[in-house]
Amino acid sequence: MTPFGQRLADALDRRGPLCVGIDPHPGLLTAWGLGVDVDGLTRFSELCVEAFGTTVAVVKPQVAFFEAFGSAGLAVLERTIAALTEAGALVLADAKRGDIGSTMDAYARTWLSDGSPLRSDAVTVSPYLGFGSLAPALDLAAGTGRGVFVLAATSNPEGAQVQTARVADGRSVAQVVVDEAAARNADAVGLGSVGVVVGATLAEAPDLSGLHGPILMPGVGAQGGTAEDVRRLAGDHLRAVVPNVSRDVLRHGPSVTELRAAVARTVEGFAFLQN
Ligand SMILES: O=c1ccn([C@@H]2O[C@H](COP(=O)(O)O)[C@@H](O)[C@H]2O)c(=O)[nH]1
Repeated sequence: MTPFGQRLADALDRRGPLCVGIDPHPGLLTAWGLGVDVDGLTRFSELCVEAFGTTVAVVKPQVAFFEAFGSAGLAVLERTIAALTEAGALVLADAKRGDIGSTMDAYARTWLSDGSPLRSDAVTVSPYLGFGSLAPALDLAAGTGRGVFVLAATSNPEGAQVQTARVADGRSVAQVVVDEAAARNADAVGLGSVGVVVGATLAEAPDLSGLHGPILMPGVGAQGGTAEDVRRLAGDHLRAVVPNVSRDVLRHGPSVTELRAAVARTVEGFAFLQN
């Protein structure tokens, strides 16, 4: 398969620079006139597929909201991933997995192997058991043409306690994560397949100049981040940035027309990323 980084660059060019989240919060299910149950989850997901599948470059199901419904919720997630893929969107499973290497291997197979029912184009991972513990996911992604987004500097205020701490050579923990991801992209042609997560809510981003990979920026809209924040944090790396918006688009549902209009307005607001 063509490497994820190249497929992502192509999708952003064709569909615009946006990742839309599928985050079926109980409050959103209710606001959409749906039950907070598996039927509601199913309908919510179907409407999202219809609204985003053929229009948005990257769709990011938040795995937690599906897991909350147990095995039936995971079955909905499987169908949602397959339908988004069929519609032509890249699927980023926001699972934030991270564990010792031998367990990481199982997480990697779940999200990144060709035969898995939950296979996605990319998955989010947490490096806080040590970046090296992510090797099974990074290796499998490289082998199957898939991608990995590593949490570096997250959008929540609590993240700074860990991520701005300094290591012995003076770099922040977030910077170490970015630099380790960069090393994984060293041989990439064009955009690499190992991305990082940098919150749009931050005052300052780590140095992204050596990354050569995608930068997912969640935190736009409901968490207070703006398009101007994305521009400021992206610096010279506009073409590598993929802003994520979830609730600020989803609040326009359940109308597919309204959801698509919200996407179009949001993409318009990020037009500067394509220049
Ligand atoms: O640093 C991070 C990493 C991931 N997220 C996820 O992105 C979406 C944001 O949702 P909004 O409704 O647009 O706030 C959500 O799934 C988070 O788990 C993040 O916000 N920050």
